[in-house]
Amino acid sequence: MKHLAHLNKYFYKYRWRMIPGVIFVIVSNYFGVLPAQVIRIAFDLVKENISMYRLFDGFERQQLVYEIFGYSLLLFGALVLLLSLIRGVFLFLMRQTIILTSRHIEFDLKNEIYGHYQQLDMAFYRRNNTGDLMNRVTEDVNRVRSYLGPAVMYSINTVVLSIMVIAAMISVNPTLALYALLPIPVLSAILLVVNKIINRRSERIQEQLSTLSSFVQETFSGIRVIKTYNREADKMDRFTEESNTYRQAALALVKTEAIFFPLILLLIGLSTVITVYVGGLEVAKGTITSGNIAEFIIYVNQLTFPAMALAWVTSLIQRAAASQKRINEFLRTEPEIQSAAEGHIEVTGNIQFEQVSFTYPDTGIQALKNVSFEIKPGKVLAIVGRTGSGKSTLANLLMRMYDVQSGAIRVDGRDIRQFPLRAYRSQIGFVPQDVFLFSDSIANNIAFGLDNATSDEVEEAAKGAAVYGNIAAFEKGFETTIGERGITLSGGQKQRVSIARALIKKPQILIFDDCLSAVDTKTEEEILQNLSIAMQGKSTIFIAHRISTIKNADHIIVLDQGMIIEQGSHEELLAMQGNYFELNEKQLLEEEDQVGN
Ligand SMILES: Nc1ncnc2c1ncn2[C@@H]1O[C@H](COP(=O)(O)OP(=O)(O)OP(=O)(O)O)[C@@H](O)[C@H]1O
Repeated sequence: MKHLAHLNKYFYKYRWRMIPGVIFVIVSNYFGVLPAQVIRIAFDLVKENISMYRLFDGFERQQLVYEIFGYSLLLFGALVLLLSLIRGVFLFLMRQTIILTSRHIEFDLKNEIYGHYQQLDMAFYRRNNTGDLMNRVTEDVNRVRSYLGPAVMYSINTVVLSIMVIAAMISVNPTLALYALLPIPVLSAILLVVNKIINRRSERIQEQLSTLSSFVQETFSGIRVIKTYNREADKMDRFTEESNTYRQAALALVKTEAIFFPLILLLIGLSTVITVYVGGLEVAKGTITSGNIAEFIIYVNQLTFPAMALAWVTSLIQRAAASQKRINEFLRTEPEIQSAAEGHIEVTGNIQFEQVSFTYPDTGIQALKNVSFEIKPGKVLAIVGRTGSGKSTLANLLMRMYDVQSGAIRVDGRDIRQFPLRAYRSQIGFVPQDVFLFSDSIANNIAFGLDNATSDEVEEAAKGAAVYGNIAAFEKGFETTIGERGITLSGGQKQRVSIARALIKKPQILIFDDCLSAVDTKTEEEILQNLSIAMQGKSTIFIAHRISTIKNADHIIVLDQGMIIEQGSHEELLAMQGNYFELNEKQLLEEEDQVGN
């Protein structure tokens, strides 16, 4: 329950909706209890009038008695109807306030979680999978909403109705009240147990459903690989197996639910029988009227609802508490990457790595060891090295996706941890190794980093990335939709759109992480030529595998197992006849091979 305390701030925020809601619950219950008393009066009236009617047997007056009797019955009928109508109006208002509030809180909570997610750093996203993140913002919030709306509403309803009904019963006849109420605690206890079983089985279904949907999602994301390797039949078998588990879980739930209602009816029936029997004895003793029995039967039936609601609400609250616990877990996760106070900055682009070491927190892999270098404003630094040598890590650290564990990274002489994070990142154009484009138009993908971009700016960036010609050739040009609902760009085109996205920001620092791997050497040349214009006056880091990409850089560093093993200009490195030289020789041979073929 303590986990749900997080929601109290929302109850407070919406208190002027909640308080009337509670009043409506009380009033609606009051009008729910009244009809039973009207029926008792009517019942007693019927009894009296029948005796009176018989008394006037053979007299003219009998007709008059009959008319008055019929008229009063009609009046009572109308009164019951009116009371129910008033109750209905208050029930409507109750839902309008409490359930509506729960929807408002659901909206706020979703926004709170989503907003917080966006603050969290990359390490968090590596630790938690997307399915889990999504579940907490959808499924878990949904369960919490059931607590905010129905559970709160029915809890108040249950308490108010029970008190009113039991008080009314005791005021009429405590003995009869005691007997009539006897089966109710038994009913509640049984319902609690059955409900627990139902919950366990529902949870099982939910779990299986999420396994099933993850399976389907992964299958269709990897459909190309599945088709290539002819694994359709195997996947079908796996799907059938998972589906079958789901079916078994669903059947188990249906079986339990099947005994739920008959059980309630049985116990209510039992209560009614006791009421009639004990009530009959009391009538014989003269302590109550037969109208009271009718009144009691209505009360007993009215108590069915609180008995059921008790079990239901208990499980709703338990589930909501479990869900809120999961939500709180993320909400209380503080981003490790903290921003200095917000503000605007502009950098010239002097970048210094000072004895930087970094170990990935989750895997314990040391990706960088004592790396030091400097890039003067407007210069180009290239980084080469084998896969896994730490090149991307270097870019990640400069982007503050992670913070260094020892050493420091300085830009314009200031430790980058002292900059406002957003302002600092806005100074960098980063083209990641794995391109990600949104299912949107090409123009919007390029303009992604800017709040407002003109079509001229978009086109200029596309030209800078040497992808303008490709885009212009599409029927809808820059308005062409890409991604799931649109066309698929080639690997090289995607990389260039991604470059254009970085260029449009006109940042002072540019980082290209192996972003020309999917283009041929001729296109590469063209891109590099275009880029050299965009790169003028900006500090640039080029991460690449191909020496042809980086040979013109002002300074080149060669990384191996997280350490700088060689550095210098292209010519200097060749003269060293070390790793760089070997790599160059190998690549030249490969190129010759390709030409020869
Ligand atoms: N997010 C991460 N969590 C844990 N370990 C990581 C993470 N990213 C990279 N590593 C590990 O850190 C080391 C350096 O990886 P990095 O991506 O920097 O290499 P790289 O030189 O860019 O390689 P490539 O040229 O293949 O992209 C590798 O051993 C890698 O397995």
